[in-house]
Amino acid sequence: MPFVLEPLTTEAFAPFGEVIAATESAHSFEINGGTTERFHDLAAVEVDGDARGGISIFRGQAREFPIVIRMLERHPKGSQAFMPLQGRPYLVVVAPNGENDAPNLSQIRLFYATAEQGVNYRSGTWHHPLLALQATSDFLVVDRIGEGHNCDEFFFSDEQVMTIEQNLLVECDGLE
Ligand SMILES: NC(=O)N[C@@H](O)C(=O)O
Ligand code: NI
Repeated sequence: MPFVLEPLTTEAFAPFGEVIAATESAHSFEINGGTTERFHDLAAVEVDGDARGGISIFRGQAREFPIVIRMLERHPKGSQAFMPLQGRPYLVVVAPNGENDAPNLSQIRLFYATAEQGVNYRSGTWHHPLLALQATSDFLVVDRIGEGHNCDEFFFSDEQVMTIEQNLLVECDGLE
């Protein structure tokens, strides 16, 4: 089953987490004497037990097309948020959990994230590791810092492996 490239919207991404974006529909209010607009509480940082939230920067290398998707991962103990820092789009691949506590690959989704959109993967959301595009790109990352295992990986069988072709994005560029 080939990928269908979807625009990243709050509604479409809701089963997987939140979209982090300063949009008209986001809840915002003026602070700092009216000099700043706060786009408030756009996503929930989830951590377990004694763990804490941490802020990191991921410097992702641009993926070469065709991009081969041969695994997904999830973080059962905490959320993970990515916010692009350098004005470039990126790709988001997610899937709902399925039987045997594995991703349901028949429901795998591919989203095109603009440079103005971040994503926050809810705890346990199956997702592909960072898929930067065009050039090496920095992302601000907020996720769980703590002890213990927090990264389940699921590797696809040969038959399940999927590819993302560049022409898919050509159709999508208008989404920016
Ligand atoms: N492993 C790691 O910290 N990165 C992944 O979780 C990812 O989603 O990119
Ligand atoms: Ni991750």
